[in-house]
Amino acid sequence: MVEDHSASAEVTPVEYTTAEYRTEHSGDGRQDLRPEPDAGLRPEPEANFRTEVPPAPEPQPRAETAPPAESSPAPTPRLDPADYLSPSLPIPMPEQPAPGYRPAPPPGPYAYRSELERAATDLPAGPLQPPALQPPALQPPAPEPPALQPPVGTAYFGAAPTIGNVRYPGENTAWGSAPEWGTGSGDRAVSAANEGDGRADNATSNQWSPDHRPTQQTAEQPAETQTPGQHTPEQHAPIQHTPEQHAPIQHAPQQQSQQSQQQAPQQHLPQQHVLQPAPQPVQQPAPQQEVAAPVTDLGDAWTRVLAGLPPNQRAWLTNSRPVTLHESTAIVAVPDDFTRGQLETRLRPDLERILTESFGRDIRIAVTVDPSLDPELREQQAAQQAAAQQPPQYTQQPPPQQHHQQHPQQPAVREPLRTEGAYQPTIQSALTDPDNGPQYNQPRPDAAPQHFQQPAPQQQFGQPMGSVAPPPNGSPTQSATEAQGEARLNPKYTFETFVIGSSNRFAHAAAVAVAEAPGKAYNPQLIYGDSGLGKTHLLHAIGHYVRSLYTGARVRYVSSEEFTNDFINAIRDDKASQFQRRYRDVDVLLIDDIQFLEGKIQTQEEFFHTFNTLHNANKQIVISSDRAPKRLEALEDRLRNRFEWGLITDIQPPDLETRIAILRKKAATERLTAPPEVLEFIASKVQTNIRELEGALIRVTAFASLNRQPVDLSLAEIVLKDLIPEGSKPEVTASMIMGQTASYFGLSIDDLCGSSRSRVLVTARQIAMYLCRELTDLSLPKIGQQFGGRDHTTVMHAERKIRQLMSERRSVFNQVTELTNRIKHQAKQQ
Ligand SMILES: Nc1ncnc2c1ncn2[C@@H]1O[C@H](COP(=O)(O)OP(=O)(O)OP(=O)(O)O)[C@@H](O)[C@H]1O
Repeated sequence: MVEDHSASAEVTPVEYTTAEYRTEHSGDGRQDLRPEPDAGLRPEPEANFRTEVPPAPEPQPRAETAPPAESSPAPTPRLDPADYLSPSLPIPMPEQPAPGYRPAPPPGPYAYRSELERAATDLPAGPLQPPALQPPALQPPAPEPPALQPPVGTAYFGAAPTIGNVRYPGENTAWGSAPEWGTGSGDRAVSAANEGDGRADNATSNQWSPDHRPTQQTAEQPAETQTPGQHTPEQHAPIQHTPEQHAPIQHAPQQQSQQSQQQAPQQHLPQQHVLQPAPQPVQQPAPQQEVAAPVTDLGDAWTRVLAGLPPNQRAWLTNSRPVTLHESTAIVAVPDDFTRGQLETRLRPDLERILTESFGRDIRIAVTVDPSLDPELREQQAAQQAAAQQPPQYTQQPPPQQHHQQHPQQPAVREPLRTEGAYQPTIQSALTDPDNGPQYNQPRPDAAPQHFQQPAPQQQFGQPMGSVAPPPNGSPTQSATEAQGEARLNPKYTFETFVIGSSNRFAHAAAVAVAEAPGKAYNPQLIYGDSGLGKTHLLHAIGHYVRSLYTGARVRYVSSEEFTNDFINAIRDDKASQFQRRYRDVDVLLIDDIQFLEGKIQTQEEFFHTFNTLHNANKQIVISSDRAPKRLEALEDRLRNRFEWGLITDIQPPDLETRIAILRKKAATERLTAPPEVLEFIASKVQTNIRELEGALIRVTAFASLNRQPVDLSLAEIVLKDLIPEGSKPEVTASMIMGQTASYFGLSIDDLCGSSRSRVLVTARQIAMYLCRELTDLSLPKIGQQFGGRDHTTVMHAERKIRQLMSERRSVFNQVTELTNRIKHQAKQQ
């Protein structure tokens, strides 16, 4: 029940219970994506709202350059550009795969998938093992793209062209073969993008290379300046979106754009904002030097590097080490993010110059973080190993901190230190961290100076758990973090932390494509699926990725509830123009849970105009919903029609392998120690909601931490014994949770909803909010509303706080466990 207290006259609330939601979702959502038989009867978009149809990119000669693989059921018919522009015409798709379908491995020597994807799709039944490192497979690029495979997720296209290349422009750029729509190869290419990381040594690593960079051109690097021997995109992929093809985004010289950004007055209409790819660091001209004989070994070359650098620069390399040379990329490991930043910015020109001279050919560096190179950490680990040989003395040791630990004690999965969200590694230490999934270019301090025209955000996401201390003031990392706050993006939700499986493969690939060509590839993009399956995660990831690729890109994430509240407040305070600026002066608008607009006529009207303004200006809109647009019955037809202009993708519940992979990722990110059999057990118990899946892992590890016990299967069984098998899951409501919590603490519901901040009350309120988050499908704003109209950030804080307290204080853990049992028991009775 959505309560719009402040303007009930403006907004008609809509009843939408979880029970209804579940009933509606009992069918196969995919069938909704088939073309409507009466598609031709749909009203055409009004001319005054879409006066100018964005030019469709030239249809790519798919059939000529990408002959369908033998397994393809039939060649994809070619469409006229005019076809793409028809708002209701679905693009023909290969036949839907049978349930359980998995894409075939790509042909040729390339293994596009990352370790993590393999974990997600090819996991053996036995205990999980880290993948063995293989020697590099140095093979020439495959002349043909991977075979076309249909997606598991479903989609149809309106005005959108084909999915283009998933490319990785900028420094450390990588790109792979184009994801033919439905092949899920977006993430193959993503994997390829990672191949410049430590896994270049791995047999799967052969795609990432600076040689593959020319797909993305910057002002400093025009197309004509390709060096001989570089693989052009044409050699690899038949379907491409070159920057030139995407007319709306202009690659203007950076200086000019920055000037115009500074001088442009604030307008109600979107400004002609020019997105620029993040610039490459300017190469210093090589000083004249005596040319030594070329070397063949990276170690020898590294010696020359050390000798050739001035002492102040050499100091940065004290604890670094050359890892491997893969084609023309030298991978260097450093102990921490800060050093990596130095290497990638200040030192890069000199390093690459000396390496290039040493090898007698162009060499680029890719930097990976290996915390084990940190001498302090090494000492610490040595001390721990010595201590580990002593019998455990649980009663005398402080409880291990499962969260917030910079250097975990005997971590189950090693995780490089990183400043989450602000500046993720471009190349991760996959050699030492095989659990990492696809890597993405993240904001680079040198490459993406942040320019913001948005007013300061009213609310920001809190810092994630496990953040490392920020570097000194004014550092690039810090400014990136601030910038991130402006965009209101959760730093944890990146493509890097998103696990790809058959259930979300297509949605992920489309999201990557949209982020790489905002406003061009698919506009709008709509992602739908049940609660807790990763829609919000993908929206944030798009935002992060756009910001890392395009200098000064204005990205705004908003939930539909916040949009509604903002709108109501704007009317109340007579600040309509400010409201419009906030949502129309952006390059990418990410709007979550659009179903909350159902029944809210005036807000829908406002969103309709926001949508049109952005769409007409070729600004990207990404929408998430819990249902296919067709099933958003209480949404105006004209809005639903517009959602169908672009690309619609769905996310299905993850299969067992994906759930295990998600748990592994989560354990690594949060530095939680859990053996594979425990992860498998949890994954088998929680099947449909990833939020619950993560909650179960946290509960098990917190319990072990409090009892100073190792995390093992028997412990997991005890902790999760109350998890009810799927299918018979009773409905838990917020009022049930609030009632039980109030009576447990001897309080009233009014107390929970009131403003008193006495200690007991605050804890009880936070526990109730935490349980609402864990046991119901309610969104953050919705939970906030239940507790006296509190803000969603209050709920976020409560959730984080209780998770932390559960691992630190037995009393809190017991309270939460006891309450959970009571609530579930009550739910079973009803
Ligand atoms: N594929 C995935 N890989 C890793 N984590 C995931 C994945 N999918 C979901 N998650 C995690 O599950 C949690 C819930 O995801 P998210 O909030 O994006 O779901 P949602 O579909 O938006 O749910 P709701 O509709 O209730 O808002 C988040 O912590 C998210 O990071």
